[in-house]
Amino acid sequence: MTAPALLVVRDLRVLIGGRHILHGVDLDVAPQGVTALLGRNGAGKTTTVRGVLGLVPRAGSVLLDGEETVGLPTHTLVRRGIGYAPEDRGIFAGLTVAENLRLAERRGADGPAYGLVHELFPELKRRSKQSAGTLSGGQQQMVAIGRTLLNGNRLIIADEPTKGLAPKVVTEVAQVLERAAEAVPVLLVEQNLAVVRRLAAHCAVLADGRTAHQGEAAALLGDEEATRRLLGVGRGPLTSRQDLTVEADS
Ligand SMILES: Nc1ncnc2c1ncn2[C@@H]1O[C@H](COP(=O)(O)OP(=O)(O)OP(=O)(O)O)[C@@H](O)[C@H]1O
Repeated sequence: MTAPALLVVRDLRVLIGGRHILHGVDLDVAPQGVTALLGRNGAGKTTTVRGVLGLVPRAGSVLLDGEETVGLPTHTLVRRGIGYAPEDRGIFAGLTVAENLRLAERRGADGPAYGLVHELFPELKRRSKQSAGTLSGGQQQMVAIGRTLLNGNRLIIADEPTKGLAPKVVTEVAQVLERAAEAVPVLLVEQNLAVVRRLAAHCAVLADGRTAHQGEAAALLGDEEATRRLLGVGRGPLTSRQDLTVEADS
């Protein structure tokens, strides 16, 4: 990474219920584009995100644009410009698309950026009166990501946005993230390596609550031995099929 990182995490430690979940996570999020946070199930990715957001007790250092944020409450971090699209999307199924977006509005100098959200996702404008519960998984992710773009955030954190989606929808969501990352840098927790390959320039890999690797995403994914060692996957049939799905319309 040549430009200074937007978010610099050093020696992040999290202790929950007397159990050490994170033992020392280091992570640099690039000031542009997508940085991927990778690791096997239970490696500590979601806890890292929750630690960055102050949703769990944490120690260590988390610099946002050079300013220390450990010790600040979550609402202050949110006001400082971190947008969060959680793993379960956090959509209100009984509300319309427009109402879901309106609930995310924060008072700010420039007002909510509906122009940007509708330019990136015209579908959200077309479907503004549709009940969010009737949207496809991909469209719900548009709402979740759209909400993070409303308030002039400096960083978006998306936690496993493609999890559980059909391959065609994974492609849709990858496109959504690609468009969002043109406007705001994204920290992407992701298990689908085809999505990582398509979107991420940089990555960090966690193992057992620690950073096991940081570097260029393409270099890691191009190294079969390192990919297998760090992520437990190789060039098996599943990965190949996902590659085809995601890259077919790129
Ligand atoms: N609130 C909690 N209380 C106790 N243990 C927890 C808690 N949250 C997470 N853990 C444990 O910490 C470890 C890391 O969990 P985490 O959800 O951060 O991993 P992850 O890399 O996001 O995994 P996945 O890919 O399965 O979502 C797991 O062993 C998990 O069971």
